[in-house]
Amino acid sequence: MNALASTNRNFRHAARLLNLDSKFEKSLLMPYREIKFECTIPKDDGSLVSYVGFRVQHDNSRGPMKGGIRYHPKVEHDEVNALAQLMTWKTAVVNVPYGGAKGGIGCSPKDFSVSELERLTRVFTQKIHDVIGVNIDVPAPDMGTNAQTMAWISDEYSKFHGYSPAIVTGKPIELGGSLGREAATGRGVVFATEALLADHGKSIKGLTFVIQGFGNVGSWVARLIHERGGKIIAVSDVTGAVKNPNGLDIPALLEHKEKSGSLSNFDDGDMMNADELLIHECDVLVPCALSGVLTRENAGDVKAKFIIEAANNPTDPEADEILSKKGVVILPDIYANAGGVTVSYFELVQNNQHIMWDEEKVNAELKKYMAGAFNSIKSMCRTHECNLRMGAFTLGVSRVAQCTLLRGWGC
Ligand SMILES: NC(=O)C1=CN([C@@H]2O[C@H](COP(=O)(O)OP(=O)(O)OC[C@H]3O[C@@H](n4cnc5c(N)ncnc54)[C@H](OP(=O)(O)O)[C@@H]3O)[C@@H](O)[C@H]2O)C=CC1
Ligand SMILES: O=C(O)CCC(=O)C(=O)O
Repeated sequence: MNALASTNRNFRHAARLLNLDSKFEKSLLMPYREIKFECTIPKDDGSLVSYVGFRVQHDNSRGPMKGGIRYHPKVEHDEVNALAQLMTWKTAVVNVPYGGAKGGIGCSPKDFSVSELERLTRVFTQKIHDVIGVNIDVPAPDMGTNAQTMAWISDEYSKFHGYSPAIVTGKPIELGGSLGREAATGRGVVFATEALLADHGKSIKGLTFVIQGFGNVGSWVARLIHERGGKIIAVSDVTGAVKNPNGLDIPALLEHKEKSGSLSNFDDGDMMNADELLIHECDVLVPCALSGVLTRENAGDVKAKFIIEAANNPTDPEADEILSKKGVVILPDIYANAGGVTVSYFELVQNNQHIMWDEEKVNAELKKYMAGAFNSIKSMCRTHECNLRMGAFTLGVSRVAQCTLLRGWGC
């Protein structure tokens, strides 16, 4: 299902549970502002290439808008709109004082040299610099971007507006980034998993895990689950999947990926069909890559008992229904992967105060936010007699609705 249709459907279900007025519902759904623009750069050989860029600012009733920048061939209007909307509910679920936005460029970053990526990022920033700002909209990394991308955005933005490190989060530590931000999404996923498993009388140690995606989020999830005694029996990236029924040696796999750029030819595992990874026998499945990977076609064959949505929007609503009927427990994205934006908020707190927290403090605060949000979601589940996804959506939507009503309509 189209990403926006899927996100809208979840929102509307939550709005019904909350008895929201239909006109109010429509206004909450509509983005605050969307921009679409062309980004043209000369390649290193002098030839010109053009791509489409987007920034969608969904809602700012709870604070400045916040959300990542994605460089990926599948970046298009509906996908970015869906991701921006998810950011609005996500920041509200973890109760950080920000709204929701998302942006990106429909391109394949692996096709560029470093200097081409820098030029593209600078052109992108030139197109959005007058609609972002520390009190308006603060970008961060997402798929295909990283701390270096944030450094270029900050530098380009500073040419127009003066030195402004807090215009982005997830930036390098040397430029005001926060310790722990790089690992934060993965660490938050693991804190969320621990909270869910504890609620079911279980713990990570001894359970089997399958992870789709081995980039920033997937690799940190793998490392931290491995450290806690979880057995990771299969992992994939864009080049394929590797399995070992006795548990993959994650530190060795991280080193192999770092050196070779892929999971292929790893000595201590067998390659497997990447499509079969999602239906591989395991206790816990953790999608950490693209949206819409669990569909009505494969949901019936999923064997996992728990799905932790580290990726944004990995489960189509039809798949959600099939999986729920099978008794699979799904921890929704707007909670499970909220550790990244939570530590982005900590980064801004540190930037505002011109201080730097140590990593222990960052991680301890993150754990508190993730635990608090889990309890609030469970309480919404009890009130509305709903599953965890609707518990998270009703929590996020009700907090945004309350702030919107308190602020009034400005007319
Ligand atoms: N970074 C963050 O702070 C946050 C990220 N997220 C979400 O987490 C997900 C991953 O983001 P992030 O880790 O930052 O992105 P990265 O770009 O760092 O990593 C993406 C990973 O997905 C892999 N991948 C891409 N396509 C496929 C595919 N078809 N099958 C299997 N693997 C694939 C890539 O493979 P390869 O390594 O070969 O390129 C890579 O390992 C996204 O949904 C993102 O929105 C959510 C919250 C915050
Ligand atoms: O850290 C942030 O501001 C946003 C991270 C993000 O894009 C996400 O949570 O999907």
